[in-house]
Amino acid sequence: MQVQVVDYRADDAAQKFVESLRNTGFGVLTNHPIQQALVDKIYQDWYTFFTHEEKKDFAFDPEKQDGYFAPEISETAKGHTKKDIKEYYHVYPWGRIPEQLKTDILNYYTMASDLASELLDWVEQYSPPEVTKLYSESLSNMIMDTPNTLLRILHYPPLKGTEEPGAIRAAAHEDINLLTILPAANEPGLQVQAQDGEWLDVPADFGHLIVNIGDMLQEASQGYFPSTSHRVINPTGENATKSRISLPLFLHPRNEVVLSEKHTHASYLLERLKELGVK
Ligand SMILES: O=C(O)CCC(=O)C(=O)O
Ligand SMILES: [Fe+2]
Repeated sequence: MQVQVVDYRADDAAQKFVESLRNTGFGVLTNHPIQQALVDKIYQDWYTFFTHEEKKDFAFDPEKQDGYFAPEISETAKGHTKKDIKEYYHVYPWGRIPEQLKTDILNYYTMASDLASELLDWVEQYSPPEVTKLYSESLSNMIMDTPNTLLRILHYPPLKGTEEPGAIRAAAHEDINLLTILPAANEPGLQVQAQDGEWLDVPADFGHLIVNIGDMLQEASQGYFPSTSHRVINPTGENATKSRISLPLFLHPRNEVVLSEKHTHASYLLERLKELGVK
């Protein structure tokens, strides 16, 4: 198992990329259209936001799920008992966003959503016919004009040494949504689990864009595309004193989109959020 690093501009990019998603649940792109300068600016500006008390004015709305999730209430991954060591902010274009951060983050949201739509077309193009026929509509159509796609800005604070034993930055989990895209974070730590159980570092050099399959695409493809377990491990040595910022965009279909015989988007999401303890 090897997560492939694929040049977005290569002639065989779509095929190579989808092959990697199929084999590992992950694919990594270089030379993609998202500007690194914008990503860096977002990392810096949101880091500043997380260091200020103002964040508490944006405490998340349990109904709508937009806003700031403090470390005390942040997720406990499915099947785990310890909370992740992280805080985060959920951006939706219709939701609350600190005024000074609005322009860049919405700009990023649009650019990343557009790229994601193209990547869903790649996935569809290289799905075998018996899998394509399972899709209730084209994959990129499922996210067209959706209000549900979520941009999460994550801050993993420096470790203090007082963390609960066994707690890590992000415990092993699978993503709930269709597809996730995230630029390489400013610090390492992201790992994916291979079929033999081994944990492998996801290639995350400066400028890489990481893409992974979520449970909803696994559900819609009846398992052809695997939603693989991943985690963010704790830094050691000097790196323990550093914050880590990351920026996953979770692509979610419109509420009424049919994923499978059992589930629409809305019914699936509700089930999973209850398991996470945030609903
Ligand atoms: O921070 C990262 O690199 C990954 C975060 C993640 O997997 C998640 O929030 O679902
Ligand atoms: Fe994840």
